[in-house]
Amino acid sequence: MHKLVLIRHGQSQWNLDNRFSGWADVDLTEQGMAEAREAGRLLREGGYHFDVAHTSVLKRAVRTLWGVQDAMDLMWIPVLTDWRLNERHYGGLTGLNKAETAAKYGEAQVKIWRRSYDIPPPPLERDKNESVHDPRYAALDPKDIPDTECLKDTVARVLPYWHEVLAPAIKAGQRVLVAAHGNSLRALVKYLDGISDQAIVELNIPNGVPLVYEFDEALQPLRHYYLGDAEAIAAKMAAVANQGKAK
Ligand SMILES: O=C(O)[C@@H](CO)OP(=O)(O)O
Repeated sequence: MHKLVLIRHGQSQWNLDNRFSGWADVDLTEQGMAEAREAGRLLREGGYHFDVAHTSVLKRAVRTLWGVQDAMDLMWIPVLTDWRLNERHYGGLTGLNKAETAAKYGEAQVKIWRRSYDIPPPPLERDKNESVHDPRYAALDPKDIPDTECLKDTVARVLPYWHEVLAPAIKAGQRVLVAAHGNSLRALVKYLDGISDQAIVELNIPNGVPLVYEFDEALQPLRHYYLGDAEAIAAKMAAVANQGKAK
């Protein structure tokens, strides 16, 4: 049996401020760092070990990984960073307050922008898209740098990373940890669990909680579960869903 552990970053400053983040490189709050260390503690106590870790090029995921590695005394393992694990690009909504956006456009519209499979938020104007000039994306053809993404677009970049990098490593027996984002993980989970385009709308991934996948030898998922207190995790998931309420 193979295992994979996924973790969404801990609370970021813009999670706390309830702002759309996407590719904005927002850092963790103190709470976010504590969540990362607590996740590492749970993994260590659960007897987990990793041979390699993968994360995005955004510091809230990288720093979450560092917190987990530190708590597990695994700072020495190889870490690969890749933009394909980035959060979904939030287009013209980036930086806006989610509750204010819901008050302005309606909660139903905000839910479509946040959770629908194939309807992207309005695009960021090209000349305002700082990622185009950001050295961390220099290897990318500028036309491949998105101005917005729906979940379907995110799936289209996360799945090649799964098929080309993660799945072969897991099949080869490596114990893999992935620290990423709410929507890049929704993209991967949608594929792994065969979740329909309709059902994925209701899936919310909590901050800073390890999500364990168990696979058979052919890498078919057998089961998955979060580590930690089930009630606290359910409350965290509900809090994510409620971020889109007008209040
Ligand atoms: O703002 C974002 O980039 C994401 C994750 O924090 O938010 P949402 O849950 O609204 O997709």
